[in-house]
This record gives sequence, C-alpha cells and structure tokens, in this order.
Amino acid sequence: MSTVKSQSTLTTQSLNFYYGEHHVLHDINIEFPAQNVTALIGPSGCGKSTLLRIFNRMYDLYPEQRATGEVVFDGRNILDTGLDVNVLRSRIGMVFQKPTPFPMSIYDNIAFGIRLHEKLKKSEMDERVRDALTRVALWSEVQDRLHSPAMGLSGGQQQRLCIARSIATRPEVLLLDEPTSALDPISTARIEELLDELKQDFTIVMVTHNMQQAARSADQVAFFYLGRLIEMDTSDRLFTNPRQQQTQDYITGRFG
Ligand SMILES: Nc1ncnc2c1ncn2[C@@H]1O[C@H](COP(=O)(O)OP(=O)(O)OP(=O)(O)O)[C@@H](O)[C@H]1O
Repeated sequence: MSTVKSQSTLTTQSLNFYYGEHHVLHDINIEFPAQNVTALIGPSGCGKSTLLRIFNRMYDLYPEQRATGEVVFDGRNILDTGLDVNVLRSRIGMVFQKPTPFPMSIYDNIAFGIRLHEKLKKSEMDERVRDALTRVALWSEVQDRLHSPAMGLSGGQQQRLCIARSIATRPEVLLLDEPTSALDPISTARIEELLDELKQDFTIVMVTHNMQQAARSADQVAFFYLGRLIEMDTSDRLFTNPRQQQTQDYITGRFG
C-alpha cells in the first residue's frame, strides 16, 4: 500500500449536510489526495453515501436537502450556486452500487457521455470507446459485440462498463459507492485490480462495507460514525493501530 503521494484534489471545510431538519453530516474536514484511493467506512447510516453525493451535487435535485461549508475542487467551492453542475459531473464521475448501464448498446453507453461534452469524428469516438473499455479490461470480452445491448452483459461486466462510461469523459475524480457489493468474488477482484490501475490517473473515493477491500485497495481510510469523521489515516495504520476507540471497536466488529 503506498503512502500519500500528491496534493489534495478535493477538500472539504466545515461541511454540514441536512435532509430537511435532519442534520446528517457534522463539520466534516477531509482532504482527498490526488492519485490515491480513499475508502470511506463506517456503520450503516453514518453518512458515507451522503458525502459522496455532495461531491457531484446530486442533492441539487431535492430542494429540502442542503449543504453548508465548502468543498474545494480545483480552487473553487463546488457548493456555489453559480457552478455549472453538468461540467462538474463530467469532472467528478460517479459509479453506483448496482450496475446502471443505459438501455442502449455497449458502444453507445460509452459514447453517450462523451457526445454531451465533445464533438468527435467517428474514428476518434471509436478510439475513445476502445480506450475506455481497454482501461477497464473489458475490451477483449466485448469487442465483437459492441453494438449489442449493454443489458446482455453479466453483472461484473456491466459494472466495468459503468466505470468505463465514467472515465470516458476524462474526469479527475471518480466516486464509487459500494461498487462491488452486488458482484461475485471474481468480478470483485477484477474491479479491485482496476482501482490500482486507475488511480494512476484519477483520484478515487470509494464507499465500502468490506474491510478487507478497504485494506487491500485503499491508500487512506476514513472512518465515519453518526455523521462525524472520527479518524482518517493510511490504510495500514488505521487497520493495525487506530487512534480512536470507536475505530478500534468498528474494525474489530464490536459494533456496526
Ligand atoms: N433521502 C433522504 N432523506 C432523509 N434522510 C436521509 C435520506 N438519505 C439518507 N438519509 C439519512 O441520512 C443519514 C446518512 O445516510 P447515508 O445513506 O449517507 O449513510 P451511509 O453511511 O451511506 O449508509 P449505508 O452504509 O447504509 O449505505 C441516515 O440517517 C439516513 O437515514
């Protein structure tokens, strides 16, 4: 497991989040180093997915939800109302727990997002689609059926396709919300290998309930409890020598 290599891509400052009156994230100050995998762990309901969804402004769709404080990305507070959310979402991509391919061909799943932001010639688009599928180690499995429906792929293949779709627009940050929880161990292992490869180019933030996965795949691990960041450290240190009792209790299975 490597240690922190580079500057932060994404930083939160005094971040709070509310679902109506329900205050679910409290004063979160956290930095996500570039080209690293950071895992968010903690018991159900502690706010991990909420934090992830703030980073690409998913909550904008719901008027009763609001965030206060700052999330600084590329020198800008992405909570600002004037921000172009579509551009933000092309720079901070998200992959969900269940594979969510669009009801279209494998090729179009990748090309769709690119077309929203760039006008490419067919040969260039072909190249981008091939490149994205190669990056997620799916090209050899699908090159002969690019124009078949994506729904015909297995669950693990669909999830790799969704990751390919997210990276095809060349985001800087990739958010993954329990990306392997619906997958078998072989598909899970392939996605974990992929994370190691993708972090050369992307800053990755991943929610996981799987402690072994966090230990294997993450450079840093952040432990949340009841909407607060309790502790963040390199994954080696957090799992072998946590500083807080609550972290110790959680990783040893005493609660959660
Ligand atoms: N749409 C919503 N409206 C109201 N409250 C919500 C909503 N979504 C989540 N919450 C509440 O916010 C808190 C944090 O939920 P969140 O889904 O972020 O937790 P989590 O750590 O990701 O949980 P899990 O591991 O179970 O996915 C919980 O108390 C939850 O009940």
